[in-house]
Amino acid sequence: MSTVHPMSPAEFTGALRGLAHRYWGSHPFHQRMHAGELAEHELKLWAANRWYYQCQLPQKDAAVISNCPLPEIRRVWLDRIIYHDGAVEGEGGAERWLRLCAAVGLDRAEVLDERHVSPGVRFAVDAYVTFARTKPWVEAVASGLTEMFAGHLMQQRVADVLANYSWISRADLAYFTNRIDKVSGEGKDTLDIVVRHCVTREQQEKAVAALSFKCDVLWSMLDAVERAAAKE
Ligand SMILES: O=C(O)c1cc(C(=O)O)c2c(n1)C(=O)C(=O)c1cc(C(=O)O)[nH]c1-2
Repeated sequence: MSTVHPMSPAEFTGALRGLAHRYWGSHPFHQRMHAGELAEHELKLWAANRWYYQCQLPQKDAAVISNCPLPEIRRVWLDRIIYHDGAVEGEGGAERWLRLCAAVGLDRAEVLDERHVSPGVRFAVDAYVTFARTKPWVEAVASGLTEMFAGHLMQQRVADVLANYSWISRADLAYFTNRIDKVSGEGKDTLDIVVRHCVTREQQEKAVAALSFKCDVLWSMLDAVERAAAKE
């Protein structure tokens, strides 16, 4: 048993937010994307690789639900699965991601068969899903708190992509425009859940470590995409 006092909610929130500098917003690949410096083949590789993240998210969220004994958490978390998978075929976040893939010049088949997915991206995304399957549910929820940092980045991404890549339209970016609203509400709700359910110092530190792990997952994905793009 730790004898260290728990952090106050404000201190704990501060410790989580303090990881912002490790977020993938400052990764060189994202910076080049925002500056309009990516070549067509680099945008394609990025979209095809990130598909693997997008399509694994519902299984990650299902793992959170399967590990969670609390109906009030399961009920809200279920929303995320439906958000990505859609209530019916042809709707949802995954479909909107495929639209962006088409806009950057990828056939649907070459996205779905994952031929462009780099080993490093697969390894990182699989580690995230395994984390959610094997850790206590609140740690898996905390790992999703990168979304606290995502709203501003996605807004900037929409503006910068529209300004710099003439073949991509606002409608092609529906994935992000739709997600921006969702993420601001979800980010706050998720933070509330984590603060409410991590009450000992040990639980709080595990939550900070989970968010740190997730920053590494995202960063490693872009490292792998950057490396693959440099080889082409
Ligand atoms: O475009 C982005 O920068 C970005 C970042 C993140 C994130 O920080 O994990 C997510 C998303 N987008 C996103 O669209 C999304 O659905 C999502 C789900 C999760 C998660 O961990 O459950 N992160 C993210």
